[in-house]
Amino acid sequence: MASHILHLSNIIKAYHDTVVLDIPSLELDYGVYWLLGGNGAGKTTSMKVMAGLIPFRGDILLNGKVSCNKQPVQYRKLVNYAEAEPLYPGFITGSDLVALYVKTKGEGYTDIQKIIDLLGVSSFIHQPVSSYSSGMLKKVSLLLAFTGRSKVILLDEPLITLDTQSLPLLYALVEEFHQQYGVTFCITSHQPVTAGSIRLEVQGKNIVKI
Ligand SMILES: Nc1ncnc2c1ncn2[C@@H]1O[C@H](COP(=O)(O)OP(=O)(O)OP(=O)(O)O)[C@@H](O)[C@H]1O
Repeated sequence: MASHILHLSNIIKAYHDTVVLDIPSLELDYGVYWLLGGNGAGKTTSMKVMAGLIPFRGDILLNGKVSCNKQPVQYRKLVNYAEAEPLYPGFITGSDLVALYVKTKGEGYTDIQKIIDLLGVSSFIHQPVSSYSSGMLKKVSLLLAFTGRSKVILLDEPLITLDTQSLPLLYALVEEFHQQYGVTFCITSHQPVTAGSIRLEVQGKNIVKI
């Protein structure tokens, strides 16, 4: 039987003494998932846990073999994450960030310049990020999530701050990476999502398929 792309087991995430996530088991197979939930429900925390960026109890297995807790470097190379509200040192440029990610993540599925052009980032990528608007910053962080050859891309609130022209471009990129390169996506949103997508919801402290 094929392994799940992500299998979360016995996840407990607490901030100080307050448990915010308690996920006994969640299996994500190849797909494009939308994670829904109200303010403070735990979407960002779930994304950071799935990205292997914050400590938690339990474990996540990628493709049935790469453990988030036991092989964190290998795991993080295969799971990319774009933050809801990205923060970078102000003096660094978008090009510096792309160079760093390309060096760290290795060869991508597609030429990164194509994605830079598609998202309309070329005109400001050489400027320091302190000069970016929040939408420009968002585009750069989304661009970085498409570097390397990850199996999973997690996008936290990609729709906020993006202009309306950019939304179909992002959807097309998600579709291309999913269909052509076999990438599984988990995307958080407060907005109603497109028909046919797989929906997850934070209910209580658990994540369930709805
Ligand atoms: N660093 C932190 N320290 C303490 N508590 C935190 C921290 N980050 C998040 N929380 C708490 O964890 C809970 C879940 O927060 P989280 O940011 O994951 O929610 P969210 O669903 O992404 O919310 P929103 O839709 O408003 O962005 C909230 O009660 C929040 O107060």
